[in-house]
Amino acid sequence: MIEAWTAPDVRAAEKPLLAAGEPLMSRAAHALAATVLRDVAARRRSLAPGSPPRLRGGLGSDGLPGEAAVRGPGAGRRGAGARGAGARGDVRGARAVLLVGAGNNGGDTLFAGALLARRGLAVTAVLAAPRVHDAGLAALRAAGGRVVSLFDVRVPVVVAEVAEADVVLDGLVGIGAHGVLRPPAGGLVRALADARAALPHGAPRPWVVAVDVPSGIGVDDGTVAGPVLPADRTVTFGALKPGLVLPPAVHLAGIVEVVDLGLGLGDRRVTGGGAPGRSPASGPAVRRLEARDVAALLRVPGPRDHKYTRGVVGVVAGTEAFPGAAVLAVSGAARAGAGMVRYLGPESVGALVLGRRPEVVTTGGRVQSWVLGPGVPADDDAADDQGRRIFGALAAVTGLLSADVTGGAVPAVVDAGAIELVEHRCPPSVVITPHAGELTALMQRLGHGVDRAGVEAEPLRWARAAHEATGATVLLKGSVTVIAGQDGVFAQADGPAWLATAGAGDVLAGLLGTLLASRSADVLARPGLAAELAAAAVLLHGRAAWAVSGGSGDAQARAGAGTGARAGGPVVALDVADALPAAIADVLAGA
Ligand SMILES: NC(=O)C1=CN([C@@H]2O[C@H](COP(=O)(O)OP(=O)(O)OC[C@H]3O[C@@H](n4cnc5c(N)ncnc54)[C@H](OP(=O)(O)O)[C@@H]3O)[C@@H](O)[C@H]2O)[C@H](O)CC1
Ligand SMILES: [K+]
Repeated sequence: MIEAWTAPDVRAAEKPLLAAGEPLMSRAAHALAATVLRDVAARRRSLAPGSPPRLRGGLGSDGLPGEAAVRGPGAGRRGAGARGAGARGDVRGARAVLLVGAGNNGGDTLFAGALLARRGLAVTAVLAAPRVHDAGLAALRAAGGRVVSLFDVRVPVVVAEVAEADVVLDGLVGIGAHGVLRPPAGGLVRALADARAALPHGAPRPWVVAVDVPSGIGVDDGTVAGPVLPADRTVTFGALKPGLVLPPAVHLAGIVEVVDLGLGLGDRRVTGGGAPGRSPASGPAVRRLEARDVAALLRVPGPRDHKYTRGVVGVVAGTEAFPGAAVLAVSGAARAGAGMVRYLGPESVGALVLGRRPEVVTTGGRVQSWVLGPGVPADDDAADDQGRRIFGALAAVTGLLSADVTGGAVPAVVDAGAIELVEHRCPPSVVITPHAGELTALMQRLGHGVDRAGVEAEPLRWARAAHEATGATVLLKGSVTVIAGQDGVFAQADGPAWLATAGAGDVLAGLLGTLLASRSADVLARPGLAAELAAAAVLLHGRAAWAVSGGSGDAQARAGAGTGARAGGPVVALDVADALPAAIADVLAGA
């Protein structure tokens, strides 16, 4: 499980350690400098920084890789001096520019800059505040670093200097940031970001390392309200921050590396301890499931299981105009391991479904979960019959009809056109699965004045708002999917960009229906479980898509373009459904 903690959580966890004299800033600066040294060495050898060079020899007296140690694989074969310092992976003479703000984030950066200067880099600090961290500044000066102030030099001069640099460290603000970057830092960052955006594709440019967070992002909510310099790497201290896993800010963070400062944030949740003034029960602000978490959530059938104990999924999807969605949703459910899938819909669509998946039954009966709405337009008269079926199922799952009539509530996935039919408060066992446009329509219908751009700018806020307004678990689809449920928020980034293709959401709805059906009673009993299963479905969907696309599927490696990581190729939705059994088997096998 990947956990992201808010700035107040991190501060509260740091406090006792700082009071006890733990040298947190020194640890942060050393780790930052070590990463920068590796990245610069790798880049100088034309290796992508995502694959760190092999270290030779030991650490220097300052705890950093020794000068001779920072060499990439093959350095020895080529022979020292064969192509000059760069060819050896040597970092001497590389140019680093530090962007330094007023607080401790600038302090970390200055101390790291001093370490880099001592390793032979030409380091220039650009001060963006009248006063910066005194000790850090003194350390940089003592190490031979150059210092300029944005109050003395013009922004274009700094932009030109940055263009010539090998690496830029963004230390303007960290967890102490409030709002958009103020002048002069904001103006500088806007100019740097504009200059970078204007470069032709593939043109050489400096490697950007964000210190703790890319300055200017919403640290706790992932918003990007003003200028931000996109980072190639973020070295973050103590714990991940929500803005490093949530859209849209996550797209500006590059490869994220967490430096362990011994804050024990994850531990305190387990032990029930707690930072001062903090509820022990509250956990990380945002979580991301990993494969092993999903393996623990999946219900693997045993010898005593039969199709009914494994879970029956009822699918109300597709219309004569959109029959393919029914095939895709049913395929997602069946391929994810439903004991049985019931399809309910127009006869012609049912025939198509049976043609593709003969194991499906097209008669009514008890189900352990519903999948409602894929391929059913909200405002189409032709969809009336499907609308009535969906309405009946929703009445059952929201408790509008008594258990005597319905046989008892079951979890449900409410997708596409069915989202518009949600009129009553739902239990969290109902998972609504909108994309940004559908969430916008839902919130507008509930009286919120938000447009699609607003939802896309603040997905965390609106996913939470939709959860609070409807009671349902909300799965907001995107390249990073945000899930807001009873016990908190998940942000899953598991699939290739190729997965943004027609029908992918129908497959996800069916897959999630199966996960809910397989643990139907648990989902009704544990209000937070639906969100966990929703996150699990997103992970499996993404892994299946990576398998189909032929890509490497490793987010970290992909972020470092040129590492040999494969970006994959196009996928189609039905192939993703067909890849689910292998994806599930891999997750269960710990692959
Ligand atoms: N405490 C430690 O030993 C460790 C800290 N680490 C690093 O410290 C930062 C957090 O440091 P902090 O000083 O609390 O805050 P920042 O450096 O992030 O920023 C505060 C200063 O920035 C100004 N500020 C705030 N918002 C803006 C803005 N939008 N534009 C421009 N300037 C801004 C703020 O001024 P105010 O007037 O608003 O107060 C402050 O001057 C943390 O991120 C780590 O990098 C290490 O983790 C190690 C341990
Ligand atoms: K920063």
